[in-house]
Amino acid sequence: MKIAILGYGKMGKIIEKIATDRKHEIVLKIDVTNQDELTTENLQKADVAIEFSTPGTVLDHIDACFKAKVPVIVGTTGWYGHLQRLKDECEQNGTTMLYASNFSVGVNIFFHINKMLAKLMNNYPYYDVQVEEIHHTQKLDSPSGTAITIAEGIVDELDNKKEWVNILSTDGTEGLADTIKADQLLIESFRIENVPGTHTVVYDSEVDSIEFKHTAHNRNGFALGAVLAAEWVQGKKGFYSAKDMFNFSL
Ligand SMILES: NC(=O)C1=CN([C@@H]2O[C@H](COP(=O)(O)OP(=O)(O)OC[C@H]3O[C@@H](n4cnc5c(N)ncnc54)[C@H](OP(=O)(O)O)[C@@H]3O)[C@@H](O)[C@H]2O)C=CC1
Ligand SMILES: O=C(O)C1=N[C@H](C(=O)O)C[C@H](O)C1
Repeated sequence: MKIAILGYGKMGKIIEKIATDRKHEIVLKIDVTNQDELTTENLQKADVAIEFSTPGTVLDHIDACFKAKVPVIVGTTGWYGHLQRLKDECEQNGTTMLYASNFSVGVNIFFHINKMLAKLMNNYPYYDVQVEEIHHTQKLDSPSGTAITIAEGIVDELDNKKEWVNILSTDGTEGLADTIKADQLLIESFRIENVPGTHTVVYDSEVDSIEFKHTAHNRNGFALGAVLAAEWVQGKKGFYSAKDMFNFSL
């Protein structure tokens, strides 16, 4: 498979290594220094594009792929409110996109069990629930896309939570958690040097706590999942998510 890499940072570089190990060829790499090379002609040299850049650039990259009719795998987070337009465009124009807030197998298993657990916890309303996420200090968005997917899973399943709210914990936010209403789900974000991504769901009661946690040890799982998505999407038309690709069942 011939692959275009859009965004050649921490993720783009690992994706290049994993893709070439799997015998794919990188035919285009776009970063801030060579935006002028993001042409329809260059994109059409690829069977698929993999996009991990920034919230400010991702939409231009997706639109360029749609224009070139090249399937695009999108991992960039922090750009919400545009998904419906992109889904509609895929349906109307026969273009192809797969978006996931997190491509790792482990986190997608976590997403699945998180919803099952939230549904179960309706029977135990004396537990309150909170989501915590920790990432490296270069991360531009908060909460993480993964934390949002986890929180949406809980809000979908747990009757007493109606929406999520976020606090980015830095000095001076002490006590802010006390302003959260009972039907709001708190996502607390922490930024600590060199953390690839840790997500925890905590159900807390007066007598005990239940903690459900995923810890990424490095970025390889995210990158492998994105390359697997690029392989999976070949020959498909329309809008997909990681859920379609993993299709977990018991
Ligand atoms: N879905 C998932 O599984 C995962 C998603 N992510 C998300 O992926 C995104 C990228 O993460 P990461 O690789 O760690 O971030 P990096 O900051 O390391 O990489 C982003 C890259 O995008 C480049 N860039 C900036 N502006 C442009 C532009 N105009 N055109 C092309 N490239 C540009 C940056 O260039 P420069 O360095 O020169 O500024 C940089 O190389 C983030 O949104 C992150 O949240 C991350 C991991 C997993
Ligand atoms: O920025 C990151 O690094 C990550 N971003 C994604 C997110 O926002 O959830 C996925 C992963 O946690 C790493």
